[in-house]
Amino acid sequence: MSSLASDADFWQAVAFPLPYRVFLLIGLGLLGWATNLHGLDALEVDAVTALDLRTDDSPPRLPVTQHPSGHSMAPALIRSAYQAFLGYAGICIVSWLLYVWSVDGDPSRVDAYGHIPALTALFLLLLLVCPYDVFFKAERTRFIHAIRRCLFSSTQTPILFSDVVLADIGTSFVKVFGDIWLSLCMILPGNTLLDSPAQEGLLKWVMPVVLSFPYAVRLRQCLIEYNLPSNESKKPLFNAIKYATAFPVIFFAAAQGIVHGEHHLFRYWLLSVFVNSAYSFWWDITNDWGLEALRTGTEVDTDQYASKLLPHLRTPLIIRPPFSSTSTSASASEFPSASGSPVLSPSLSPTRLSFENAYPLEEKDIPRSLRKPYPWGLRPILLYPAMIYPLLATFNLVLRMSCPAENGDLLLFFSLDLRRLSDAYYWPSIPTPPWAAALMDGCFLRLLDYLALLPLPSSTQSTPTTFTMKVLAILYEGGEAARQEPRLLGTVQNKLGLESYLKSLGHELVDADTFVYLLHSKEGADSDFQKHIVDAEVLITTPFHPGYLTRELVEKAKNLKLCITAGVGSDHIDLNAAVDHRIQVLEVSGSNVVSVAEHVVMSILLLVRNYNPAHEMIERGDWQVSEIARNAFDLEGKVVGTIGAGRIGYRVLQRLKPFDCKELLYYDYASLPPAAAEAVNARRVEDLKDFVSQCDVVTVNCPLHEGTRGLVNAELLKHFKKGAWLVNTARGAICDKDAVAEALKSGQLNGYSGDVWNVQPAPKDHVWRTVKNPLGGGNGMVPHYSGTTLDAQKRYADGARKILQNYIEGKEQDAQNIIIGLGKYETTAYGQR
Ligand SMILES: NC(=O)c1ccc[n+]([C@@H]2O[C@H](COP(=O)([O-])OP(=O)(O)OC[C@H]3O[C@@H](n4cnc5c(N)ncnc54)[C@H](O)[C@@H]3O)[C@@H](O)[C@H]2O)c1
Repeated sequence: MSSLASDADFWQAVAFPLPYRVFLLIGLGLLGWATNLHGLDALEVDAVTALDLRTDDSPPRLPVTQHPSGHSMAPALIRSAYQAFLGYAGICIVSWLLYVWSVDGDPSRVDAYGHIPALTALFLLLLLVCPYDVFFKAERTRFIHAIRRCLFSSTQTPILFSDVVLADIGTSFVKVFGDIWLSLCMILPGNTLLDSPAQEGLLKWVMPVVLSFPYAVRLRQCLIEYNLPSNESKKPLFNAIKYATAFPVIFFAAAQGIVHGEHHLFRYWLLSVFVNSAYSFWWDITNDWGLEALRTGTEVDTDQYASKLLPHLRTPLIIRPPFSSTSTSASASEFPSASGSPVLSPSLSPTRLSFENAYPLEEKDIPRSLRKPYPWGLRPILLYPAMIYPLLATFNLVLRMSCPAENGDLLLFFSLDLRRLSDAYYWPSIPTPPWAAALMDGCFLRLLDYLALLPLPSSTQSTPTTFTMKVLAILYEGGEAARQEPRLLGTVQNKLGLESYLKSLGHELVDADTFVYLLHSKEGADSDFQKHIVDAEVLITTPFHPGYLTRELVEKAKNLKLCITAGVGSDHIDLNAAVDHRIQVLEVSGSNVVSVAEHVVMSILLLVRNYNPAHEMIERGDWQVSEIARNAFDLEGKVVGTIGAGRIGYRVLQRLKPFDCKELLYYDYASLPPAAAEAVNARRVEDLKDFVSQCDVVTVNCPLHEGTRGLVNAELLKHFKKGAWLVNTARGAICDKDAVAEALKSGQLNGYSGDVWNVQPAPKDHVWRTVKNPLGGGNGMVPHYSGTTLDAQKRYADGARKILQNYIEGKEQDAQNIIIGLGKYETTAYGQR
């Protein structure tokens, strides 16, 4: 029955059959993961960020890197990794003890109790995919996400660093995949746990396919990297060839099982092993280890070294020298590394310099993960004596030549795995002897090498290689309309068109569990907005479905650096709180001003001409012209005035000019340039009461701030001409809700129209929805949409993306978009200060 070679093998198969050996290797992998995270943290390497290990929705056990408290998240993550290992080990050990106790050393009972490891495997698998919040849900979810990304990522999307590492770990565990397949076969009825089942017919090819799978995943990643339009390097192609050379080794080995006796296939296999091993060895030494940069001690030419190893690490934010507001150049001595040894900063790009000049930076303005001169705490130089490296190279050569891709010998597999574990996990946490440390240093360079391999979304100098910030976007649910009309960009469905941009950075806009959130639940303590604002770095909102960022929330948002208003009007942000907390606020100035100006002119006309009651009459089936005409007028000959003569106010005046109004007036603390005022023939009135008392029509076009909140109140309305019309498309809270309703009801106002409300969405019973003048007309209210026509949406979505992009790339922002710079107002539109 058994072809087992020795008694030792036989008793191993009885007491420790293959499924348990697989459990053991997976457990070692988990432990290696935990210890390596631990070691990286001890060395101040920010693995949490580098490997994208954040689980933003997770409980405090595993929060994001940039915790609001400013503390590193690594300890929590490391604890979770150890705990997950202990939990896993506990399950496996209990299962194994039960198995050993049941079998009691009797080979004839082995298969009778084969269901114990089988059920254990099933239980572990169900635990991995369990949707309930038990057993490290956040970590499990992220792991599954990462696997999904590894297997199904788009060919247009740059590969994440973490996915490269995960897939590479897959190639280290290739034998484990094979053993999983064998274990599956062994526990099937008719087979035995004591021996590998015979693989007949097509089944013979399953094993090589399984073994090839991890190589195929890495090969695909390399080809994606190579084919990205932004890639200019041949390196991903050469790396792809390395993985491709593994397939002949695996398949020739499998083919030998089919033929009998001496066969020339053996020679092909040997050749493929040599090619695979030699090529992998060459690759390790020249690329993964970066040994061409090897120098000793003081002879290290850091300039040359940096240009070789850090060519792609040029995210301006990442390589920003620490906390310098004035730096124009950098030398090796200026920026001490985490370890205190000198490192140099790559030369600074002009865009970055101008950004820093525009926004002098202080330490707290820079995300913690980016405050070090090199990303994630990594060092750019070899730290061990040069003589270590030839030894390492020899060691690598021996292992490479003795462990071709398909090698099935368990002992060699273990040594291979040790090498691969050290290779893939970079550092152990325990103090290591010098040779081991040197080995790790080689691996450490490999990490740098990985970083250099990361594809850039575009070929520009300042394109980032990492994007670790959390962006919170509050958009509204667009329903069926948004699904049918992709130009409805301000909706959750169409995501402000940000998706393709963020994908080009390797990130997805999703509702949960990654860097970027899209939300529509925005009110109340339980809202997603309140939950996620605590660690967001960027907040994107629109005025149409505003996320109200109060001072209280600003104080909770410890990581917030930038608020982007996709549109015009940032009053939903507590701007003074933003100043106090050095949060920048930018909007897409001018993006929808024409849209609003057109709406204002339309609203003036429909009120003055008594349009809405006329249309309602027609819908009702009535026809009584006198009912309408008694309150219908011409705009010609009327006095029209705007409160606020900025971009919108001025465009309203321009559009009104051909109507031959009696006079166009404006009230604004900033006077129009004489030529501009003359062009529209507008006269400035400096006193507000005086101004409204002269107007037949008043239109409000100023921002909402402490100087304009409730500006049009009962007192001011008394000074309006009796029967004047009021149009407000600026902000609902500029007009006192009840005072306006009363004025309309009483006839002091003949009409009120606009699209903005003091709370949005407006409650169903909001008085402005239904209030009428004494003649049953005069209401032109609509939902907030004047500035969100499809044309406007395109402009403000493009503008919002540009602001985000500038921020990520460290480029200068368009000055006209900046409402709040670092710690101060950059515009006078939000009140005189
Ligand atoms: N309904 C919509 O869809 C929509 C769309 C865009 C903008 N808006 C609103 O319109 C406002 C104006 O937009 P804009 O692009 O013309 O802005 P803008 O900055 O170009 O102009 C605002 C003008 O208001 C003036 N102003 C400020 N406070 C004032 C006060 N107390 N009294 C008189 N004038 C004052 C400023 O001096 C400035 O000239 C925005 O802040 C926003 O609230 C609404």
